[in-house]
Amino acid sequence: MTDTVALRLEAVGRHFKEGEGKLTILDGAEVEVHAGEMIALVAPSGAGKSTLLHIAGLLEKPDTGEVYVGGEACGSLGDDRRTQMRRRSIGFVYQFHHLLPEFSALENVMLPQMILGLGRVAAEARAQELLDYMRIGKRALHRPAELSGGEQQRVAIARAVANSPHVLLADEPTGNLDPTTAGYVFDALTALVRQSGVAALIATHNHELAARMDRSITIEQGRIVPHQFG
Ligand SMILES: Nc1ncnc2c1ncn2[C@@H]1O[C@H](COP(=O)(O)OP(=O)(O)OP(=O)(O)O)[C@@H](O)[C@H]1O
Repeated sequence: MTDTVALRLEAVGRHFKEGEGKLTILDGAEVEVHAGEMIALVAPSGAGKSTLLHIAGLLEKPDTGEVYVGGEACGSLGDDRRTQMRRRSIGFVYQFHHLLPEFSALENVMLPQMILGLGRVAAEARAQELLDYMRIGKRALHRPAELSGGEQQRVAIARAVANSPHVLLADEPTGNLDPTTAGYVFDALTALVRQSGVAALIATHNHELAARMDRSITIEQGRIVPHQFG
């Protein structure tokens, strides 16, 4: 971990309409994730984990507050610049892999790089390197349906970091896996975060995995507070 703050949410507020009134999900939420750091986001269902990750990932705008990615304030960015920033600087992993079924594992990891303009040969070399690192290099030419759940998720993680993002956001990345497989996938994810220096914010209900991260946070009355286990 370094002192570089890769992701910062400052005084973030998010409200939704609820009948005549409003439902406050985030209210002055503050988060800082440093390069190479892993933070667990642990909170009950409906507390606002996905909302927080969507805002951090520039998929949704907060009603108030600011999001900084790699030190850059994102609130006033136009749509094109925002999309570019998301593609270049943010990687996402979801509970379900969301790999493109008609492409091989290798192609799935190549695509985000080629969208940013990298040539096929360089994208393929990088994709193979990442799949090797995730210990799935030998399955590179298989399509997602030919891979196990743990393998699919390792490909999804490789894809998420293919463009060397500042920030990795994961929403229940092991939620669909049995405990042993979840442990293996989490080990691979941890190694990749440490090696790449990406800043990782990981929503999980798995307290065992959360306890292995650098720290755990939760959402209480719209604010971010340290999560106490037990
Ligand atoms: N677009 C929306 N419009 C209205 N309400 C919303 C919207 N998005 C989320 N909510 C509400 O905000 C609350 C937080 O939702 P969110 O999906 O962030 O929770 P979560 O902590 O990720 O839950 P889970 O663990 O079940 O996925 C929920 O009550 C949800 O119904």
